Amino acid sequence: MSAVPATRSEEAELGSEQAFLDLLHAQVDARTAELSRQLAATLAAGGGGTAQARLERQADAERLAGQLTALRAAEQQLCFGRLDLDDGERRYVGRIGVRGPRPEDDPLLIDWRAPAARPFYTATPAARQSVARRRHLHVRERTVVRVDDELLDADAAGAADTGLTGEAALMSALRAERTGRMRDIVATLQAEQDRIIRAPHTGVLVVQGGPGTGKTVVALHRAAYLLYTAPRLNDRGVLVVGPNTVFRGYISQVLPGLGETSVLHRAVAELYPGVTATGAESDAAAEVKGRAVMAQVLAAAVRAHQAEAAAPVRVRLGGEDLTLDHHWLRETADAARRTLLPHNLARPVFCRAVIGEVARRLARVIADIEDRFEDDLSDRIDAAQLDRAVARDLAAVFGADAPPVDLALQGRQELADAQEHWLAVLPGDPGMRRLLDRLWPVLTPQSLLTELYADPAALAAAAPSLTPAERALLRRPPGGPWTTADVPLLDEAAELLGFDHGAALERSARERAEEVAYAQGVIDIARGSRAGEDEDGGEGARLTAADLVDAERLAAGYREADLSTVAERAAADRSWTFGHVIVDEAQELSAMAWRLLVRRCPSRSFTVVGDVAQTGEAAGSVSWRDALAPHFGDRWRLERLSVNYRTPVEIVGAAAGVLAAIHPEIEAARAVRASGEEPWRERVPAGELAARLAERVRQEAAAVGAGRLAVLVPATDLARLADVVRRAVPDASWGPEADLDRGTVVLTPRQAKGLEFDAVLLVEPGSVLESSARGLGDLYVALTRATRRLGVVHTGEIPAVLRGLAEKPE
Ligand SMILES: Nc1ncnc2c1ncn2[C@@H]1O[C@H](COP(=O)(O)OP(=O)(O)OP(=O)(O)O)[C@@H](O)[C@H]1O
Repeated sequence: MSAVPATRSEEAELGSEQAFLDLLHAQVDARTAELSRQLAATLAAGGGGTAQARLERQADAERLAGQLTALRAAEQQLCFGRLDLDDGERRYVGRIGVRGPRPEDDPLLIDWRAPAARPFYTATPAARQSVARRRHLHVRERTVVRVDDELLDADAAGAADTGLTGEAALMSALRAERTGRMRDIVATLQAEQDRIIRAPHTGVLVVQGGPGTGKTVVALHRAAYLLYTAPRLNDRGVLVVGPNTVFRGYISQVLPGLGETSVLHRAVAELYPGVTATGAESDAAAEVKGRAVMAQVLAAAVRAHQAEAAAPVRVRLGGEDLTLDHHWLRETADAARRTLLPHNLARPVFCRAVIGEVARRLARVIADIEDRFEDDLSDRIDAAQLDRAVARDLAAVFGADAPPVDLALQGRQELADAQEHWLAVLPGDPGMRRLLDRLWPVLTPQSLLTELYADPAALAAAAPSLTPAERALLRRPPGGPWTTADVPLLDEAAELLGFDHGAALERSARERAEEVAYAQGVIDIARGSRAGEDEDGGEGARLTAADLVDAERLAAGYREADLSTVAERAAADRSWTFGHVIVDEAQELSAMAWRLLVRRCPSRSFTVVGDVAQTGEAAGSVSWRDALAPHFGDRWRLERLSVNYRTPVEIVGAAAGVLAAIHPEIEAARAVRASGEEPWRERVPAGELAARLAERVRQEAAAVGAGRLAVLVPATDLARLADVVRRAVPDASWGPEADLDRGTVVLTPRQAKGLEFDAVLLVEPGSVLESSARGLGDLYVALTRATRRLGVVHTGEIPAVLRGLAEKPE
């Protein structure tokens, strides 16, 4: 491939591309105005008409709001590429498809996901796919500022092939300063990435790749591609799971930027609606909680609440002392379990059986009393004489049809009536309720886990396969915050227990609050749409949702036309099942977390991305086969990414020793560029660490300018070192909710997982290494976060794996 001098003057090229871009924006603006008018009219129609009409309006409003969102998202970099084909055809590629002014016109702009756009990413001099020229348009706001051309001609075929598509545009994207937020890469996707993005959505696709190979960004573009090509996925949505909330914030703008709203981003800690896990715990405890055996432990813990009486149960009901046989209770519990219903839903089955038994017993008691009474009477009255008297009376009334005198039958009827009476009364009887709550209590996932963690005897009974030391790791007094490793256990428990009323109530409260907020959002969309309309705008341009209806009226319309996105609906609903799930940093997931995710997508349509060399969590895995086999068998496909776009060769070299120590057989991804800046290490006396670190932080912060600096420190020293950094750079942010918009952040290597910065200062690598069994993985993550500069500050001996790092020059 060769960079070409423009055939016409560059100015003329820019001029003609500008004219085309203006035409595109005019089309998009007109469409936006039209859609907002339609949306306003639909919502203004309110909730009247038949149920069918309301449903149709709801579907219309949802569709229009979605289209408006996509149009607004395409505002930046609407068009970024052009293909000139051998036959003279010219194809423009952009973020969305744009039609010509008349229906019969060819499309003006092709959506990057359409098959016709594919050669833009995959044509090479060796396999041109009829492409003569590929052009990248660099656009700022609505202005074309530069074009980069590649000719895929015979000369180019002979030149050294870098294997990169649109190299100039790619390098300029990679050199750009980091902003603290991941950006989309539609303009510079590479062929190996494109292949993964366009892979069919069914089944499990695993993408293994070293740091910076674009796994995350590719997975997100794949979500956008799947939603475009399989629109029915929009109904169920796509779940994107990442390792922590900082990471979620880091990637959260990519898909909305691509116009996709049917995507829910969640950290593992947030996957159980209604709970945000903020608690910390040891790696060892998290590892035990993540083991697959915990599913059996929880099942046993639930079972322990199902009439597991070891002795007969005595109870006073209906004024009587009753004894319920424990064998009978167990059999009754077995029968309730045989329904295969979860605990809370099987409870009524059990309760009905117990109430029935108690009612029978109480009725029997009455019958017994009556029997005794009759026996008593019979001592004093002649029964035969009584029968004859009754028969005479009956014959006087019924004549020949008189029923026989049958006192036994009369007794059975009384028994049935008494039983009926008790069946009606007992369910409301406080004593009965107490008994049932004792024998088969209603449980919430939270109550089950809290009790299990707090009660050593219950834990020992439920988890006989764990050692006493492992069980001790799970011990916790009630009341503390939930941890990330608790989340899959809460979810498993919810599955065993059945419908979770708490979450449902919370959901409806949240939804009510969101209605007004959403309606306001619709108005904002409509208002925003006016920004691009022509100055002299006609009737259509002036008529928007905001003009027609106010927020409250829209809220009423919204209540009718549920416009919440699929993602919002899915977020509050544990039982929601997604059309596709993307798991990032998947090597960190425990077996229990995998179980949770499979429940969220029973069709097992997954994209799993990660790097088994970066595993930090003790519960994580170092082999895809081991991690996936229990959930997917061997029904998964592996793809690899081999080019490192983030870290320059210098930093790849610095991390090579660590990678070799983790996985000698894994080859480091090939870096596409050099930064010209050598990574360094500096040993400082322990007493001078604070002063020297502050000095280095100031220097690096100055070196990155408007870019981003991360100071990565051992978890054990986070607070103290964050303090040191904040003395040097007062607005530096730190902690689990660190604000990536700030120029400097202080994080642990685990918190930095998946993120990237212009420069990284790693402090005390020895402690990072020692503080966990997976310390090498943490160290590797820390070393591979920087796009330009890396420095290591340490007080003790440098770990052997880092000896190759050069000493900082004076
Ligand atoms: N084709 C591309 N064009 C432009 N930038 C790219 C391209 N591919 C990857 N990048 C950039 O490279 C960086 C690394 O990508 P990403 O974070 O997805 O890598 P990763 O493989 O997930 O890394 P890690 O395993 O370290 O989390 C990002 O800034 C991303 O935008």
